[in-house]
Amino acid sequence: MLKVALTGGIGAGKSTVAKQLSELGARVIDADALSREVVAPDTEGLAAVVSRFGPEVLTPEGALDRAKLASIVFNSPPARAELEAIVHPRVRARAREITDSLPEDAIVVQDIPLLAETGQAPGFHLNIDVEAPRELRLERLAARGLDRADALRRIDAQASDADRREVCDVVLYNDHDVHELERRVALLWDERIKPFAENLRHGHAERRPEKLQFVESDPAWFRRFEHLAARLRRVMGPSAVRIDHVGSTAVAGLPAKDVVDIQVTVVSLHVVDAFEEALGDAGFYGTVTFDSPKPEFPDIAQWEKRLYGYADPGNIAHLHFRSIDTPGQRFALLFRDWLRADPQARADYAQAKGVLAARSDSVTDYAEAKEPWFDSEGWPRANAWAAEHGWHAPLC
Ligand SMILES: CC(C)(COP(=O)(O)OP(=O)(O)OC[C@H]1O[C@@H](n2cnc3c(N)ncnc32)[C@H](O)[C@@H]1O)[C@@H](O)C(=O)NCCC(=O)NCCS
Ligand SMILES: Nc1ncnc2c1ncn2[C@@H]1O[C@H](COP(=O)(O)OP(=O)(O)OP(=O)(O)O)[C@@H](O)[C@H]1O
Repeated sequence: MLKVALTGGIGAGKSTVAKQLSELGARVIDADALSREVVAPDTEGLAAVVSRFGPEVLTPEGALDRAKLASIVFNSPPARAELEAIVHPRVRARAREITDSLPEDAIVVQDIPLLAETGQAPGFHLNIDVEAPRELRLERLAARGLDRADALRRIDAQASDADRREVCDVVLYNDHDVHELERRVALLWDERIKPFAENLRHGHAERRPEKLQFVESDPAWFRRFEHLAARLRRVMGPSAVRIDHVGSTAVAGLPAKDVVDIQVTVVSLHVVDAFEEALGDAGFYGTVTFDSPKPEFPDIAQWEKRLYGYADPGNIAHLHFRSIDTPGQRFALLFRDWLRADPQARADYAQAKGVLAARSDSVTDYAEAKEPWFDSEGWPRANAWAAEHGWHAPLC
């Protein structure tokens, strides 16, 4: 089951996107609707609200006077926090009940206005942020009958666009007309959401971009790493002793294959096997270890590791599970830190990759392109750097 979260500031267009996704086949769960359901008349949620805020927040008919309660909570952060403490756990419980009742092959989209504020992003396979300029949002809210002062209070009570972007994998800009939004939603559905759901259904992880090519350094790689690390931490907890961004995408300014490399240090590879099912539920699958030779270490036996990928076609990642303090585990960190610290190493590496990208995209060519990394005795030059900087390199 693919679990997608949809968020965005008030008036950005979440409900409009959710409706389009529903028409494309997604099963939508609307947190706003659930937040009304759990405080409906005669619910224990409403009783809890009345117990905290008093009967003056009820209408004569005994329902919640939402406008009255809004005037209290959007003028007092502590009061809002107390209301959220009543409503949010009940909304999440209902969302879990509904999700659990859906077929395993469903694509579930949860419309969660406060995704960033409530730290729920790592619990979803894909997080989408719907964004629109503040003034456009205010115009839309005004057209919907919300007065500007109230809309501004709510906007100020929410996370910023930057906060939402930080936790989301995709940003859907909704700053054109509805037809353009529909086009963008359909593209996202066809290009990413559906293939992602297919991969999950078949237990498949994307191994590499179609064409092996080196692209300019991209800041999105660091955010992609953070998102995957947060999902891994949620699955493995302290069993993932450390989770590091390694490889070329971890070195700012370096061209790299559009594949985020993550090293997950474990006490033993048996730990990985114990988490195999939970990792699969989160979209991480063991993939065959590349059939290509390990060009970096022609004379050194392949160090044991488990290689996993992630099922999201828009976030291709290689997860290298290695046991703590083994040569492979230490070298991945040393190589990254050497490239980060040594401008000449970066220049050599970029030049070699440029040559490779120009010449071919076969992995075997990679071996020659990595020549500059070996000293006369055939040892990776990172060792000399490590010795010079007091790094205990694993290969000495
Ligand atoms: C205060 C209440 C009664 C006002 O009801 P009203 O019908 O006016 O607004 P509604 O619930 O439809 O929310 C409309 C929009 O307001 C914004 N909003 C609602 N609650 C909050 C909040 N706690 N913090 C920031 N923004 C909020 C969201 O963008 C939401 O989409 C209601 O918003 C509420 O119960 N809020 C607390 C529960 C909550 O956090 N809900 C958000 C989804 S779980
Ligand atoms: N691209 C668009 N062009 C014109 N109107 C739009 C567009 N997108 C959304 N709207 C309108 O703007 C208003 C707000 O959109 P919507 O309800 O989807 O936002 P929302 O993020 O769900 O808001 P809330 O946080 O209040 O639930 C709605 O009336 C919607 O029809």
